[in-house]
Amino acid sequence: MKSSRISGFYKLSIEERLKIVKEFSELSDEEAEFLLKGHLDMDLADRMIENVVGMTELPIGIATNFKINGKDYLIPMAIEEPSVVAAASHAAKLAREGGGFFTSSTEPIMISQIQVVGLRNPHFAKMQVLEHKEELMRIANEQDPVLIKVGGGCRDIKARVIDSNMGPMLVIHLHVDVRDAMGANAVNSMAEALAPYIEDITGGKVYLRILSNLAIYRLARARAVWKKDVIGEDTVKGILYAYEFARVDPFRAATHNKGIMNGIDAVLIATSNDWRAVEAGAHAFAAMDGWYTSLTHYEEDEEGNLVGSIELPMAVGIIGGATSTHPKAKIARKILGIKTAKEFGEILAAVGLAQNFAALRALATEGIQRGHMSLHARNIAVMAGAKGEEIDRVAELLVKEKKVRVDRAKEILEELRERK
Ligand SMILES: CC(C)(COP(=O)([O-])OP(=O)([O-])OC[C@H]1O[C@@H](n2cnc3c(N)ncnc32)[C@H](O)[C@@H]1OP(=O)([O-])[O-])[C@@H](O)C(=O)NCCC(=O)NCCSC(=O)C[C@@](C)(O)CC(=O)[O-]
Ligand SMILES: NC(=O)C1=CN([C@@H]2O[C@H](COP(=O)(O)OP(=O)(O)OC[C@H]3O[C@@H](n4cnc5c(N)ncnc54)[C@H](OP(=O)(O)O)[C@@H]3O)[C@@H](O)[C@H]2O)C=CC1
Repeated sequence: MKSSRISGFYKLSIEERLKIVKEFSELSDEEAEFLLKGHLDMDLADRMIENVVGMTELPIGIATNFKINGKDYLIPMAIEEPSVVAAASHAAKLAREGGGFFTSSTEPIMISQIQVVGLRNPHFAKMQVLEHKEELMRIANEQDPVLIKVGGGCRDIKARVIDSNMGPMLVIHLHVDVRDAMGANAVNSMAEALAPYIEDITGGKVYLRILSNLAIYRLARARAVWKKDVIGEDTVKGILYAYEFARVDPFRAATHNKGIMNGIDAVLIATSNDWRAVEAGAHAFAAMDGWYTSLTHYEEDEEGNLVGSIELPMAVGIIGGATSTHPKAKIARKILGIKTAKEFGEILAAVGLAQNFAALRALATEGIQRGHMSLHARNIAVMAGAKGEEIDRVAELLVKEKKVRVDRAKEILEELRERK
């Protein structure tokens, strides 16, 4: 079996790393070459969004060491922030001693909302809608024969009456199994198609017909054990304090959850998924109990090991949107070796948990600056004007002096150049 536990991956050259990834994920010569040197075709880009005038770039790094449900994964991450890829790899390495990550998820059910207003008797109208449930589901399913063919479709219809400053509203929820798509287009089409029928049934006026990003029926979960003997008793205690801080204080929870999304977003961007949709779902879910709190949980088991878990909405696709059009997204998916959106969502949950663990470990022990700033030092060196080999040399000296600042980087650069 292939192992993603690759010690010192970061010390290799780009070409050496790519060779390992190519072999691990069975990329073709063309795919490997495209990953290294290719870019999105301008004509394709011009059709992806509007008013295109150019392209932006992000580096794609590979997080190593991930074992999820007994299988090894290499994780492609596209991100501008240093230390995220290193941190994920670090957490995954430490989790392997506890067996790696174990995951599960719900079926891929998305919610689409239909807002009905102008109802004199909204509760009565709700009953009328629910009486027509079978017929409405049939009409919804007629909108997307392909989705039905692959096993998806509208599974249920619910209705709620909510009060508002504009009067009571009847809000109808379509629960749609979107299989391997993120599902926005499918569920929005269904909601739009049902709107006139709902107006007929209720006598009300439909305004919005759109999915909810609070995808509470499409959850991904992950758990892992970090052994006390591997991370140390003090670290276990420190992380428990860090977790409790995030659990009870929204100011801390926002940063804690940002750390989780560092990892999840990076994988979403590498695979051209809608990261705003997942972000919105994650943060809304974090506030589901009436206050904003941590998306992860940490506890201590009977042996004193740290056990961590995460559960969050995961509206992601391996088909549809830009996931199927962006050539690098396709390669990123091949690197992951995923076959379903469900498996993909579970990997994302594991990455989120790993990312959070890594940050908490650093925060609760040595502080974030050593690991993060030592990697960020390379950016500071570039900001100071360093080029080529100068970048690593300047960064190394900044870290050694513990002065990761642009002014000092400029001085060091001048000294180095004078010495030449
Ligand atoms: C940065 C590390 C990993 C160094 O940590 P270290 O202890 O110096 O690492 P190590 O030398 O013991 O290496 C351990 C493993 O880490 C990986 N690793 C180690 N170095 C590298 C590298 N250069 N490039 C790639 N991978 C690296 C690699 O997998 C390595 O295994 P090995 O290959 O040696 O068998 C550690 O300090 C760390 O995890 N820090 C946390 C960094 C972090 O969380 N960054 C996120 C950005 S900060 C932020 O935005 C979020 C935050 C913090 O605010 C969230 C919150 O508040 O909760
Ligand atoms: N609030 C939000 O988050 C919103 C997001 N969006 C955007 O919507 C896009 C995603 O929409 P999405 O509906 O996922 O994409 P697509 O409509 O591009 O693709 C989904 C479609 O692919 C077809 N399909 C083929 N095989 C499968 C399979 N195995 N599983 C599921 N579907 C399959 C289905 O039918 P068929 O071929 O008949 O289409 C399905 O409807 C993203 O770009 C997102 O940014 C849009 C609006 C709002």
